[in-house]
Amino acid sequence: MKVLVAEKIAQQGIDVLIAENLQVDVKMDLSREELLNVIEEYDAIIVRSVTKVNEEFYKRAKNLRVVGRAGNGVDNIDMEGATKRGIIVVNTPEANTVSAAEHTIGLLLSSIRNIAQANNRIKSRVWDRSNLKGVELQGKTLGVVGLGRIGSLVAVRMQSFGMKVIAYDPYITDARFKKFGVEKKEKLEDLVQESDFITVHTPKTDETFGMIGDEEFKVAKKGVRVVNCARGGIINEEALVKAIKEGIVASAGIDVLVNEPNTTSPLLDLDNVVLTPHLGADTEEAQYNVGVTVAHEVVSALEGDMVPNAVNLPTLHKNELDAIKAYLRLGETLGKLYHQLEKDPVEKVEIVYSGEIANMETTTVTLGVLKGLFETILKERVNYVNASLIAKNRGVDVVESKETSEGKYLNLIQVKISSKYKTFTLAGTVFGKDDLRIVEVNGYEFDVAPSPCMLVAMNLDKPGMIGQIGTLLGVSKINIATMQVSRKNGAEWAMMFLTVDSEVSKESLKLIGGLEGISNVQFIRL
Ligand SMILES: NC(=O)c1ccc[n+]([C@@H]2O[C@H](COP(=O)([O-])OP(=O)(O)OC[C@H]3O[C@@H](n4cnc5c(N)ncnc54)[C@H](O)[C@@H]3O)[C@@H](O)[C@H]2O)c1
Ligand SMILES: O=C(O)[C@H](O)COP(=O)(O)O
Repeated sequence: MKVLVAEKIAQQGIDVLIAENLQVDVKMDLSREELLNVIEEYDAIIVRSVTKVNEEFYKRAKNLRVVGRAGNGVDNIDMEGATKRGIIVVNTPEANTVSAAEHTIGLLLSSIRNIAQANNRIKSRVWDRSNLKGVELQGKTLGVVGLGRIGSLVAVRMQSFGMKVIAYDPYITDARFKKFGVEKKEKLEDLVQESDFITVHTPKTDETFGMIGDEEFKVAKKGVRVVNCARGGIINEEALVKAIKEGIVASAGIDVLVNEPNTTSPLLDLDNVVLTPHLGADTEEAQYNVGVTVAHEVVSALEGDMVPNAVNLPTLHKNELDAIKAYLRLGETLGKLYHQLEKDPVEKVEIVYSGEIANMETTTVTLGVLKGLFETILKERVNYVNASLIAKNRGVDVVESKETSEGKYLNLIQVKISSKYKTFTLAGTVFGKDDLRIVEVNGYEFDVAPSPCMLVAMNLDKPGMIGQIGTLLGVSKINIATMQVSRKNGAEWAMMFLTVDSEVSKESLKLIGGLEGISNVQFIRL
C-alpha cells in the first residue's frame, strides 16, 4: 500500500510507515495540480494544516482510504466528503497540546512586554527603552474561550502567575470548570466585559468563526489584550485591527490567520501585535509526537483496525477500544450472517445489548453490525466510517437498546432484522476474552464458534438427515470441522450449522439442496 506524506512530519513517523512495509513517498513541495494528478495512486495521505482535503481532492483520490492529520485541527479536511466515501480521517489531538498552550503563553508575555519590538529595536543597534512599558499579569483576569485540551492547560498554567481565570465554554460540564479552578461564565459577553486578557481555544466552526468581533470589542475593557493561537478568524481580523487602532485593544499575540500563508495582513503593520507564522505546534516534542502517532494510526486504519483518534467515528479511548474489540468482531459476524441466510430487503435493524456489554460504549459495535450487514451485498466500500450513512441512505431504521439484567449469558448481542414480511433474529456472545459464539439464529439455539467457511441448512426433523449431508460433503472432499443441529419447540424443520474446512461449490450445494428433507442450503463466508 502507498502512503503520500504531503507535509513535513518527523522522520521517526516516516520510519514507522517504512517499518510496516508501506511504500512511502515524501513529497512536500507538490503544487495543488501535481497533488491532484498523483493522489489516485495512494491509499493514504498524511497532511498538516496546509493541504485542503476537499471535494475536488476526493474526486481525484479514487483509492484513498485514510487521511492522517499530523496535528489537531481538521478544518482543512472536508469530513462529510470523507465519511460518505468511507475514508477514515485520523488526527493526533493530544500530541501537540502542551506546545500550543506554551506558545499561547509565549505570545501573551511577548505582546504585553513588547519583547519582539524591543528585540527588533536593539538588533538594529538602537538602545532605547522608551515606549516599551508593559503590564503585569498578577492580579489580572484572564478570559479563556474554549476550556478544552489547550484552553485548560493555559488556564492552569496562568493561575501560577497569580491570575484569576474565567472561561466561557457552553459545551462542558461544571465539573470541568471546577477541576481547573476556573470561574464559569454563562455568556461570552460577561467574559469579555470582565477580562483584562482574552485567549481563544475553540475549534474553527460556523459558530466560533468571528465570535470575538466588533460587538465584543464594544463591551470589552479599554486596554484589553488578546491572543489567538487557535485558528485564524476566531477573533475577527478586521475588527481586531479597528479595535487596536481605536485603543480598545492594547496588544495582540497572533499565531494563526484566516488566510495562510500570509504576508499582507493589516495586522502585520501594527506595532502592538506580535505574530508568528502558525508555530503553535512547532517544537521537537510536538512534532515527534504527532509524526509517530499519526503514522501508527494510519497503519492501523489501513489494516482495517479501529483507531481511537478517528475523527469521523465515535470517540473511543484505547482502553475502551480494547474492551470492545471482541464485540466488534461479533457484531460484524452477526451482521454478515443476515444476507447470507435471508434475501428480504431490510427496513429496520434493532440491536439489543445485554449483560456486561450493555455497560460499555456500544455505538461502534452497532456500526460493526451495519458494516457486516451491508458489505455482503454492496459493491461500494463499506466500513465503520460510512456504515451508518449507508443505513440512512437506504432508509434502514437503526435502533440500539440495552438491558442490564442478568440473562443466560454474561453478555449478549441480539440483532433483530425486520423486512416488510418478517423479523429475523440473530444473537451472539463472547466467552472469556475473545471467544465468539453464535447462540441463536431465527429462534434456533446454537453454540457455534464462527469460522470462515460454514454451511447452514434446514432439515426435516427425522432420522438420516445428517448422514446424507455428511456423505455428500465427503464425496465432494469437504471436511466437516463441527456440526450442530437445533430444533425449535416441536417445529417440523430443524436447522443445521456446519463449519467446513473449504469452500462448498455451487454444484455440491445444489446436490445437498436436492436431498430429500433438506432445504435452504446456504454456504456462509465469514
Ligand atoms: N496554533 C497551533 O499550532 C495549534 C496547535 C494545536 C491546536 N490548535 C487549535 O487550538 C484549538 C483548540 O484545540 P483543543 O485541542 O484544545 O480543542 P478541544 O476540542 O480540546 O477544545 C475546544 C473547546 O472549545 C469548546 N467550544 C466549542 N465551540 C465553542 C463555542 N462556540 N464557544 C465556546 N467554547 C466552544 C469546546 O467545548 C471544547 O471544550 C483548535 O482550534 C485547534 O485547531 C492550534
Ligand atoms: O491544529 C494543529 O495541530 C496546529 O494548528 C498545528 O498545525 P500544523 O500541523 O500545520 O503546524
